[in-house]
Amino acid sequence: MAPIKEAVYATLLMDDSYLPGAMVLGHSLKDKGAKARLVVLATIDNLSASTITELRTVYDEIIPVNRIVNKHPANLYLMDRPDLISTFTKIELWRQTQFRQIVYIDADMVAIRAPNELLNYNTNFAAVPDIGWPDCFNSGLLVLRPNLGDYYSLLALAQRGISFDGADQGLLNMHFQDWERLSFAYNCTPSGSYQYIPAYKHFQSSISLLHFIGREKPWTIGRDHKYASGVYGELLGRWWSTYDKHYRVHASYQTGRPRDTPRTVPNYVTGEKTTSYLGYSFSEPQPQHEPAPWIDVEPPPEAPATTTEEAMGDQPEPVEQIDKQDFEPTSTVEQRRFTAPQMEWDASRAPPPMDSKPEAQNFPSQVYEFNQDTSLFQAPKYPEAPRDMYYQVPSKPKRTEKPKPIFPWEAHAPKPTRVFPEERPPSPEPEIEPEPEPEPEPEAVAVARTSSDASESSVFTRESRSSSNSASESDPWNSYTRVNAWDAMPEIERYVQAFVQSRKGKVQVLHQAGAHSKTADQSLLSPPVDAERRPSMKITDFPTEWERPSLPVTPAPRHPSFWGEEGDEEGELPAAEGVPKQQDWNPVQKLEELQKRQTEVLQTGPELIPKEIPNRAMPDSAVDTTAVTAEATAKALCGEKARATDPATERLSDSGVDMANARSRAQPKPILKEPSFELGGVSSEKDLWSSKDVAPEVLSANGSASAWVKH
Ligand SMILES: O=c1ccn([C@@H]2O[C@H](COP(=O)(O)OP(=O)(O)O[C@H]3O[C@H](CO)[C@@H](O)[C@H](O)[C@H]3O)[C@@H](O)[C@H]2O)c(=O)[nH]1
Ligand SMILES: [Mn+2]
Repeated sequence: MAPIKEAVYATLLMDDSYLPGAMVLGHSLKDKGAKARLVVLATIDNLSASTITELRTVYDEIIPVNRIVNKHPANLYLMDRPDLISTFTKIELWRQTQFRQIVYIDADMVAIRAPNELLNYNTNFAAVPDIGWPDCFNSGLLVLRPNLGDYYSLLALAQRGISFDGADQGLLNMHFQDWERLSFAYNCTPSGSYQYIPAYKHFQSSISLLHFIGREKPWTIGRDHKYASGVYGELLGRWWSTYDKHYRVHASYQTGRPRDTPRTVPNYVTGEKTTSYLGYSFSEPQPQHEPAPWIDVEPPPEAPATTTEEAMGDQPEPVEQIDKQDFEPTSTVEQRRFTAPQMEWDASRAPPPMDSKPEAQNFPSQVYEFNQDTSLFQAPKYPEAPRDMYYQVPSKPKRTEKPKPIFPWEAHAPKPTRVFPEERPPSPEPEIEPEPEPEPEPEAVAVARTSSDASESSVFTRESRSSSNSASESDPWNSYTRVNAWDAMPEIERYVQAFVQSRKGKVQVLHQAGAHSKTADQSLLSPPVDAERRPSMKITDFPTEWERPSLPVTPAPRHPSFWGEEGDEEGELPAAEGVPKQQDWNPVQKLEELQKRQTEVLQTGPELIPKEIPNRAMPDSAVDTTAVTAEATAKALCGEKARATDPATERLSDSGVDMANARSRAQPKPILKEPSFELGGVSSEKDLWSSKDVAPEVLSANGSASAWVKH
């Protein structure tokens, strides 16, 4: 009993340019679970050794066949396929009688699923209708039973060139007129102009094999083609997904192939080229028809051998040699291997493969569980505070030593008599409020000032009042003596007077000592020319209201904004012409002189005619207009009385100022630049301005008047 012959899948390869198609087909069949061996009829005389080596990686058997060339190729040019001049070689299938059945598949086809049912399909010959003429079958997929009868019949037709298309399909259709029709799904032949898209949508899930008929093949048009969208582009993506799975960058690593396996397939794919680095193969985009300079894409010289095995053994491997010599450095340490993510399919061209795994399947997941501990939370023990973190507060050193004496009188200083009373004892009786003190009368002040005893009270402690008021004696505020211990020491007094004397003349104030002292005035700190004024060093012995300065006899500092000038804010005012220096000025003498002359003026009567102030511009030169303005003010305010002062003022200008001349140059300035030194008509003006008739703003507008009139 003869052994049962096997059924196989078979394809045809007649030159290297179809190698990518043959490899993608073989991989797709195996990837989809082909249940038969893969064989390839190869015209090895026309194939490179690398191609044959490549074929062996996926095909189980390489069957060398003789090329059968159509010697009457005229019809080939009818369909513009002179490249198919050798497709008569396909009739070699019927000579492979070692196989029970052959499922032949063109090298430009890709399996979506493996048509294993066709391996045992009981038929003499079966095929799929051709899309161009469906009464004919397409010779891309054939189910046949090899037999020498058909073989020689077909060979005879071939030798005579009998084919309506000049190729195998025309020949076979002429021989197998009673062919068994198979489903279009076994040999789906789309094209760029495919129009029956609804049918494709409906039947696409049943497609077993795609057939890229025509001159253009997936590997010749490359990845960047014009069919990016549409059904044809979608089906092209199926081919590319298989190709990428096995031949794109690092694909060799994932398929577990040896590192030194020559990868020649991308060399025949448009836009791809192969380089090798560190033993890995890379598929990189490459300009069309421009192979890498170091890779000889031309097939090597034909081997004389007639068998496949011999040919493979002797063929040189140019690509592999270049890889090893030029691109594989010697590594001293083990290199970390990088594995690029595997691309199952080209998402920009096709949907994911039907058997692809879900996305995010490999996403890491972490599951957290609730804490099952039922005990109460115990806070961790708080660390104790450090114990040695303190320091001794330094005690304030007590000063027991008496400071060394500085002044000579400290050696024999008397014991202090001041008493600092303790807390005030609570009084059962309500305190009698002291009467509000009346304004100090001149007499009282005079009495106070006449006291030369330092132990006596000052102007603020009125002995007459305190003695009559018994309630105030118990009041420590009233009984408190505002006297210093050194007040009675003549050495201190002399000491102070020594430097007070030196300041004499710099500070002078007018002193009007009340009604009985109109004729003589004195400085507060001047020597005691007046017996009523004692030189006191008591700090509590403040000057009385009468003693306070009321009229400065030295020029007041000029206020910058007053003049609106710049650059002259500091320094003394320029000395006025005709004004005597302060050192030469004796106010007492001048006042006495004024007193005398005023009496003369008043005696002359109001017969004098008032003179008008000429309204003329005054030159910038410092001219003392005080007298003039004072005169004008006096006229305006006092009428006849003031007019009477006019000649007297003129006569009083003993400083050399010609009053008439100054008046003629005078300008009616409302504000004077300096206080007046010419105190014409002091008594009369003082009396007048004290009256209620004078408006205060008028007075304040006149510097002379406001400067010395205080009350
Ligand atoms: O240079 C070549 C040319 C062809 N083939 C093989 O021959 C087959 C047929 O050529 P192909 O380019 O596939 O032809 P198609 O474009 O498919 O043209 C149609 O016309 C051809 C000639 O009649 C038939 O063989 C095809 O089955 C049919 O589909 C290929 O698949 C290969 O297996 C080669 O190996 N090398
Ligand atoms: Mn084909």
